[in-house]
Amino acid sequence: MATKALGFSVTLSNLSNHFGSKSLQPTSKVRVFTLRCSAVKGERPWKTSDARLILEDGSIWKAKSFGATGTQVGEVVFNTSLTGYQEILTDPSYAGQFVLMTNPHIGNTGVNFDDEESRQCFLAGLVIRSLSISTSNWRCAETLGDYLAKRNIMGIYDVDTRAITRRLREDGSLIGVDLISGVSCKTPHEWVDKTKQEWEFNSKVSHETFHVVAYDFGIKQNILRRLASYGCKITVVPSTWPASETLKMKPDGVLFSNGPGDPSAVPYAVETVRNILGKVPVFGICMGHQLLGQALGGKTFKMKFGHHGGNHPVRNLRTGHVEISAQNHNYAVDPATLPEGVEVTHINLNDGSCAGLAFPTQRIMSLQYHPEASPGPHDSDYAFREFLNLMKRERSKKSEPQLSAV
Ligand SMILES: NC(=O)CC[C@H](N)C(=O)O
Repeated sequence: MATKALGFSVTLSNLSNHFGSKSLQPTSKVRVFTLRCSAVKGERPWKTSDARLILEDGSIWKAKSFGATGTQVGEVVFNTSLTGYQEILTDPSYAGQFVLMTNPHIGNTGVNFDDEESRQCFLAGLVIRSLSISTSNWRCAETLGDYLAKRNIMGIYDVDTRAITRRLREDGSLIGVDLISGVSCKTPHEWVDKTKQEWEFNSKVSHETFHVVAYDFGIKQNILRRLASYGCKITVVPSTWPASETLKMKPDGVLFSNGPGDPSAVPYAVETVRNILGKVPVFGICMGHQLLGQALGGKTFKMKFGHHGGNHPVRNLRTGHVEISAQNHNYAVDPATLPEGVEVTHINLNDGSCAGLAFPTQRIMSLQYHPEASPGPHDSDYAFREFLNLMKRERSKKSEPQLSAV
């Protein structure tokens, strides 16, 4: 389907490339953006990289184009990370969104083939202030522009990103469709850790191996790397994998991953989580945390402009310590709607929102943010150790001699 807006052709066909046959329908709530690069033959050179970003409020922002060319529609979110643009580009939780980087200078380290967080770029596009005119890094394999062009992802630069960020802070939007099924893997598989030893900062700390089933709602590779580094053997399963099949595998624990979109748009995933809760130790990260919240009977809501960046302060209410965390979410769990016994373990210090939950009697823990970082600080890495301890306690409970009735 196509519609006309402000003289540019706004097409949704590019989005359906990402999400199979499901195309996103523009509604009054959807923020519409188009990126257009005129790559028309014979046009004057200084015109060939012209692009425009058009916001739902009617404002038009001048830009230049890099990466792929064309027209695209989606929601803009701003990300305050200073580094890690490649990991951000390959984070499946950005499916359907334009990421606007508030850090002005992007592209200076190019891209390499070790820092990918998933098999492809699922985001709608990249919006930046200044594109580095040169790349300089010993790991650089390609420029950012070439990388995006090959993956058919549009980028625009020379955009007044500060002004747009201010505007986005006053408003918000999002699309209520299932974005998970388009990014999840299609079949269960064993995770094979290809991380080079030089990047490991906590090598194989456990002498025991724990089997974790990881639900792939759009899982970031670094979640798997961090679990593996704590001694886990991991089976990754698709978002639609039945809870009964997971339980048949007799895992030591189940991880519910991050993922794109609105948790309320994926009731089948909430149902799966509900059928696993209380049966084995579980750990939810971001979307996984939101699905856990709903499965426990709680409600999630859309935040005004979400949290996206590598510098969000979070307080661990159990220890009193403050962590600087990596975040990427637009939705949050409303803790007031959760049943008795569920404990809020972490809060975001920027706005007091719920950043972590635990339900000790049910062996449940979850974080709204990203302990695996990538990009971001490693302050919250201890969460993986806590998950490991949950699984250890469960294993030792099982191996305790049962009192005989004799
Ligand atoms: N990173 C994530 O898992 C994001 C979760 C969810 N899609 C949100 O925007 O809140």
